[in-house]
Amino acid sequence: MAQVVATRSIQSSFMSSRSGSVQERAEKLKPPSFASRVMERQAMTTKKLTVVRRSTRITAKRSVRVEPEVIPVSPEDLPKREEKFQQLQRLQQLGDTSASMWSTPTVRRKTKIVCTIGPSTNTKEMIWKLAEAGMNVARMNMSHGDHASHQKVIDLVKEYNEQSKDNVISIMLDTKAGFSLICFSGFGPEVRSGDLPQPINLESGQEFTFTIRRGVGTTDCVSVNYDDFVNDVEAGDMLLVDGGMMSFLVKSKTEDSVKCEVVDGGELKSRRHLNVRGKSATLPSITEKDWDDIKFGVDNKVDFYAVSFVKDAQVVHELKNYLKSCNADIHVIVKIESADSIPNLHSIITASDGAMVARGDLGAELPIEEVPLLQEEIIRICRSMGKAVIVATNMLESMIVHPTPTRAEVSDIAIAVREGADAVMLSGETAHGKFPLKAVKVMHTVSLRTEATIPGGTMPPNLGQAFKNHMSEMFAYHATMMSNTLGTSIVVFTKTGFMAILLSHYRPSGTIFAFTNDKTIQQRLSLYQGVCPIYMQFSDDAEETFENALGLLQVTFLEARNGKRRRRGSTSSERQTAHLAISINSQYSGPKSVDKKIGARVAQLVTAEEFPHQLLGGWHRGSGV
Ligand SMILES: Nc1ncnc2c1ncn2[C@@H]1O[C@H](COP(=O)(O)OP(=O)(O)O)[C@@H](O)[C@H]1O
Ligand SMILES: C=C(OP(=O)(O)O)C(=O)O
Repeated sequence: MAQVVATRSIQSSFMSSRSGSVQERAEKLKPPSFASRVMERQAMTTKKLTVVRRSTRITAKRSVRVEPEVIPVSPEDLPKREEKFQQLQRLQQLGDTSASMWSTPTVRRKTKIVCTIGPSTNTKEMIWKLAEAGMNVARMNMSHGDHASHQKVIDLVKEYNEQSKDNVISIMLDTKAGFSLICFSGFGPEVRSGDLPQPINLESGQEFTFTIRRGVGTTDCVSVNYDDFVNDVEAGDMLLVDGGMMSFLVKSKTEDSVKCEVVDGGELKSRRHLNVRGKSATLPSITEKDWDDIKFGVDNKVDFYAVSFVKDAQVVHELKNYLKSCNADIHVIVKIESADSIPNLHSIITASDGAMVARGDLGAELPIEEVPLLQEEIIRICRSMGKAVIVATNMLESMIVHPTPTRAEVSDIAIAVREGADAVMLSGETAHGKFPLKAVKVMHTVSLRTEATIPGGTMPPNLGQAFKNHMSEMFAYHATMMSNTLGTSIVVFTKTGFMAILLSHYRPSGTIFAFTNDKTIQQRLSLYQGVCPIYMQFSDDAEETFENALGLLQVTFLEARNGKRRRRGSTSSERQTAHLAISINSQYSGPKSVDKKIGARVAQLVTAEEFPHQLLGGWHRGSGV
C-alpha cells in the first residue's frame, strides 16, 4: 500500500518567513545591539524610559520563537549570564500572540542530524537529551569502545524509541578494524597508530618511527595496525595523522619499521588515523574484525552500516548478500574516503543505499582543495539516484572545546544543507566534546534557518529515470507539486519505506509524514531528508487507515498544542486557520480508481479545531514546540 496525502495551511506563517526583501528580513533578524541594550539600561537607571523607543527593539517578534532547551552536560555547558538573560526575555515574550515570521507554527527541520556517541554522551541521560535536542541517528564508531559499550548504547536508544510517542532515533554502526583484536583477526581498511600509555609531544625536526611490531608505544616509536604498511610507503612519502593535524616525512625503511622526520609536530594520542598523502592502503574493505562487528549489528537489528574505505561495488554486493543470507534488513551506507573510490563512485553508490562524504580521510588521501568539489559531486550523484547522503567530519570541530562555533563551521553546515544532504554528522563534537548538546543545537538552528531560504519546487532532473516504478514516481511527483504550490505537508503510507524515500528524493517543501506499520522502517526513515516517520497499525480498509492517521496526527498535535496553551493561550491565527487534505491512494487496483480517489480527497476541508495548524509547517523537536 502506498497512499499519499497532502495537507495545507491556508495561512502558513512559515511561508511568510520567505516573504519580504532580504533587507527587511535582515532587519527583523538583527539582535538588539549591545549599544541599544546599554542605552536601555542607562535610560532605566536615569528614569528616562521614553528615550528608548520601542522601535529600537527590532527583535521582539523574532524572540517569540522558542529555542530548544539545551541542558548543560558539564559545568562548561552551563548557559552564560547573557544566554540566561535572553532566555528570560523569550519566556516573557511568550505572552505575545501576534503572528510573525518566527511565531508558530514552527517548522520541522528537514536535514537530519547524525550524532556519534562516545564518552561524553553514552549515558541514558545524554541519549535522552541528545534526542530531545534534535539527534535523528545515533552512530557508533567500532574503532573505539568494545561490543559491551556499544551494546549499552544500542539498548538505550531502543529504550528511548520504545517510550517516545512521536520521535524515533535510528542506529548506525560504523565498521572498521579495531586495534584491540588486531593480533587475532587481521587488519582493517583503516590504518591507525596504536595505543600509547599517554599522549606524546612531538617537535618539528625530530625523528619518529612507526613499526608493524605489536604493542610498541614509546616516546619515539609507535605500532601501526597494518602489516603491509612498510611495503606501501616509500621514502619521500608524507604521512598524515588525523588528516593532517600532524605530518611526518618518510626518510627510510627497515623490514618492520618506517623512520620519519616530524614535519608538523603536536600531541600524538592513541589510535590516530594514518594516511599517506595521495595513496590508498592496499587493504580489503571488510576484514575479519568487521565481519565480527557486522554480526554484532545483525544480532542487534541496527538500521545502518557505514562501511569504511569502500573502493569498489564488489564489497557492497558481498555485504548485501551476507545480510540477505541471514535475513537482516540493514541498509548499507558507503563511506567515500579513499582516493581509489573516486573512479568507481557511480557503481559504488548504485550498489549501496546511500553514501557518507567522509571528509577526514578523503582530505588526507586527496588534496584538501578537492574535498568541497567531491562533496558537491557525491551529493549530486546520490540525489540523482535517490540515495541517502550524509556530510561528515569537522562540521563543528571547534565546539569540541569551545561553546560557540566558528563562522566558517556555520557556513559549512549551511552549504551541506543547500547542496541537499539528507543528513549532517557530528563526530568528536558529541563523542568526546565538552558541549555535545550545544553542538546539536547549533546544527539544528543553522539547518533550519538555511532550509527556510531554499525555494521549493525544484524538481530532480532525472524525473522518471531514477526508479523503475513509474507509477510511484508519478504519485511522488504530483504530491510534491501540490506540496510546493499549495504550501502543504504530505502524508504517506508505506510498508517498505520506498514511497517515503521516493518523496524525500523529490524534496517537497512540506514535511513528509510517513506512516508505517513496521518499526524497523520507522527507525530507518529517520535518516531521510524531510521525513517524519510515524508508526501505526494499518487496517485492511484504506479509508480507516487514512482516518486513523489523521486522528493520530491530531492527537499528537492537540496534545502538543494543549501543553503549549497552558503556558501561553491560543492565538487568533490558530483559530482562523483552515486546512485542506488531499489524498492520492494507490491501494486501489488501477489508475482509474486512483483518479477517483484524488477527486474524493480534494474536497476534504478540515477546520483548525479538528486539524491543528502545526501540522502544516510541521513541528520540530528541539524547538520547544
Ligand atoms: N565509543 C567511543 N569510545 C571512546 N572514544 C570515542 C568513541 N567514539 C568516538 N570516540 C572519540 O571521538 C573521536 C571522534 O570520533 P570519530 O570521528 O568517530 O572517530 P575517528 O576519527 O577516530 O574515526 C575519536 O577519535 C575518539 O577519540
Ligand atoms: C567520517 C570519517 O571516518 P571516521 O569517523 O572513521 O574518521 C572521516 O574520515 O571523515
